[in-house]
Amino acid sequence: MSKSKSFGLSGAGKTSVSFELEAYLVSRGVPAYGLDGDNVRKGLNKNLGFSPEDREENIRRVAEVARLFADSGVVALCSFVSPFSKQLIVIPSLLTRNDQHFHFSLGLSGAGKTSVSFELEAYLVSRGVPAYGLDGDNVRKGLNKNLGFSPEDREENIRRVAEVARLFADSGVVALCSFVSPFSKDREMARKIHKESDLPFFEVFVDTPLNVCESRDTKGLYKKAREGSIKGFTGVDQVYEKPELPDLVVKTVGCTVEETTLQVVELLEENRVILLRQLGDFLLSLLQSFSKLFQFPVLLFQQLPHSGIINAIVAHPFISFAIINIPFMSFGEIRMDFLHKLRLLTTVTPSKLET
Ligand SMILES: Nc1ncnc2c1ncn2[C@@H]1O[C@H](COP(=O)(O)OS(=O)(=O)O)[C@@H](OP(=O)(O)O)[C@H]1O
Ligand SMILES: Nc1ncnc2c1ncn2[C@@H]1O[C@H](COP(=O)(O)OP(=O)(O)O)[C@@H](O)[C@H]1O
Repeated sequence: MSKSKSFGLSGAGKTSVSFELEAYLVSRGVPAYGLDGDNVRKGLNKNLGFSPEDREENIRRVAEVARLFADSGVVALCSFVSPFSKQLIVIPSLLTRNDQHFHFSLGLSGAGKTSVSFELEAYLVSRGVPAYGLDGDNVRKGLNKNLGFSPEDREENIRRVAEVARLFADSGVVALCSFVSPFSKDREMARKIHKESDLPFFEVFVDTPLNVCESRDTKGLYKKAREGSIKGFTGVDQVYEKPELPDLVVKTVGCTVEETTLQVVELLEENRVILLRQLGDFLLSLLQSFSKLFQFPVLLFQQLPHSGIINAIVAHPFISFAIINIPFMSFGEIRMDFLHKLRLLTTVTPSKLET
C-alpha cells in the first residue's frame, strides 16, 4: 500500500483522483477515506482562513487526523492545495466498512471512560465492526496539542473531536470518544454536529462519584489539583455539569470493566449498531433445517456477529459457503434478506425454510 497525499493547484484534479482511488480501494475491501477541503474546511477547520499561518494549521490538523485514520486501519487519502507537504502514514487493514455511528462517553477524570472505551473497541473489532477510540491521549498529544483546559479550549477540543468523529463515521468507522467534556453546551454541540449529518449519536455518562475517581487517581492529577499545582481541574476547582439526558448512564463501582462495557454493548444492540444476539440463534436454526432438507447448501457469510457462530457454521458438515451482507437492518429485514438469498441459491420456498 503506498502512502498517499495529493497536492496541486485548485482544479488540478486532486479530489477526483482521490475519489477514484477511494472507490478502487473500498471495492477491493481496503478501507479508505478521502479528506479534502470539502469535508475538512467545512467542519473541523471551519475556524481557519487562508493566511499562511492558518494554512499551516489546516495541514497540521489534517496530518493529525490522517494519522488517527491510519491508526484505526483506514487509508487516508488527503487532497489539499498546500505547499506544506508531509507524508502521511497509511496502514492497510482487513477491516471492512460498516455502518456509521458515534459514541461519546463522558465523565470525570478516573471515572472509567477510557477503560470502557478500550474494552468496547476490542469487542466491536473482534466482531468485524470497525471501531476506533479517540481520547485525551491520542487527541490532546496531536491534533489538539495547541489547546489547554480553559472553558474556551475545552469547547474547541470537543468541537474538533466531534468533527473528527464525524469524519470517522462518514468513513464507516464507529468513533468511540472518551472525554471529560464538562460543559453541557459543548456536548450539545457534538450532538448537533452529528444530527446535522444524520449520524447516530449516543451519549454515555460514566457516572463515578468524585470521591471514587479521586481515590483511584490513576494519573496522580487529583493530588496535584488539591495541592494547587494544577489549576482548573474538573471536579476540584472547575465545574462539572452532569448530563441531564444522556442516552445511557453506567456505574463503575462494584462492577468490572467488562460488566460496565456490556451495558454499552446492549445499548448498541438495542439500536442495531451491532447485530442482535438472537440473529445468531435464528441463523443456526435456519441452517440446521436447511442442511437437513438439502444436504449441501451453498452459503457465504460476511460480517458474522459472533465468532462462536462462525465456528459452529464452518464446522458444520453440510455447509461450504454462505452470503449475507448485514448492514444496518432490522432483525426482520435481515431475515427477509437471508431468505431472499437462499431463494436465489436454491429452489426452496421461504415457507419451506421456515418449517
Ligand atoms: N485541568 C484539567 N481538568 C481535567 N482534566 C485534566 C486537566 N489537566 C489535565 N487533565 C487530563 O486531561 C484529560 C482530560 O482531557 P479531555 O480532553 O477529556 O478534557 S475536556 O473534554 O476538554 O474537558 C484527563 O484525562 P482522563 O483522566 O482520561 O479523563 C486528565 O488526565
Ligand atoms: N467497572 C469499571 N469500569 C471502568 N473502569 C473501572 C471499573 N472498575 C474499576 N475501574 C478502574 O478505574 C480506572 C478508570 O481509569 P480510566 O479508564 O483511565 O478513567 P478515565 O478515562 O475516565 O480517566 C481504571 O484503573 C479502571 O481499571
